[in-house]
Amino acid sequence: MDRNLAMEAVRVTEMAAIASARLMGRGHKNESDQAAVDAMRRAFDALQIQGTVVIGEGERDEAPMLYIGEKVGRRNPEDPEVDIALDPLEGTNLCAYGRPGSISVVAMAGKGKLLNAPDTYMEKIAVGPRARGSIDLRRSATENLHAVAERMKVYVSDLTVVILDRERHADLIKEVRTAGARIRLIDDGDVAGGIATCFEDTGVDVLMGIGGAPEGVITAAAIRSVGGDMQGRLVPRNNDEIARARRMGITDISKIYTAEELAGGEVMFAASGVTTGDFLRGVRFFGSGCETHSVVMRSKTGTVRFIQSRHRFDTKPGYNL
Ligand SMILES: O=P(O)(O)OC[C@H]1O[C@](O)(COP(=O)(O)O)[C@@H](O)[C@@H]1O
Repeated sequence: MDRNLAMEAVRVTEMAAIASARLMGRGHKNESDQAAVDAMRRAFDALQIQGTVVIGEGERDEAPMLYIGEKVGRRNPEDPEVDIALDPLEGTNLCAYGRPGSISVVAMAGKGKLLNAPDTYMEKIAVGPRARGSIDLRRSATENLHAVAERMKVYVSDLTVVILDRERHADLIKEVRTAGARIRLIDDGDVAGGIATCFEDTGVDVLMGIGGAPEGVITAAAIRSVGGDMQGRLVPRNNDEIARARRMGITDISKIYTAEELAGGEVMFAASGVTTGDFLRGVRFFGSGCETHSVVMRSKTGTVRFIQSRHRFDTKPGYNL
């Protein structure tokens, strides 16, 4: 995958972040999400790729734009063919209520390298590069925390675990507390929670718990780009979801996926902050323009670039959404 592509892809997340951040705090999650989708879809037209959305806004009949299977990009014959996992606004409620941690994300990989994850839940465990190789979803949370602590050469009580604040996690939270680790409960946004494990200055070491499966693939793409580690296992809620997973080619529903199986080969990842979070600042508007903060990463080199961009509304009226 061309190295410049990563730098181009960030324009797509910047546009989506600006559009949704405009509507921050209005209390309408669908409105912010739609703004992000529209802006991202438009921005894709300028990207020199022949892209296919693999993880997107839903099935074709549910989502008019950025649906699974939609072809995006400039699509000239010389443009590379890539599969895309995207979420124009990850953490729609966070943006709608002005809470921290909503981001706009795009991941790209070679054809067939991203898992066609159905829209169901996934149990996840993710860690940064220092704990790589120490996690195993077949083990209990306690065993995993001890293995992670040992690999990182710290005490379990030094670890901070990010968990979505959900009723379904009551037992997990109890177990992590008993094991002695610290917990950061988040309202939404386990993609950002998972990525945070890869940046030491966030103070986050482990992501645990059940969140969206499509979000799991996006998280894996990010984590692979920086050399962290992740595992995921589908948790369908009912027979319909099992049937949907089978239709999407998944035969073993209880399989534990490695990060490589979720997002394989050479992977590229870009994200822009919508509201300020652990590793990205949110969009700031100043009348004549705005500033975005983004991260771009590629698995091939492991290079992580933080990009602070100033956008002018007078020269680029398209940004002034
Ligand atoms: O809210 P649920 O059903 O627990 O689902 C958890 C999923 O929802 C999110 O918190 C937010 O998803 P949206 O951006 O689609 O609202 C994800 O980060 C997470 O994977």
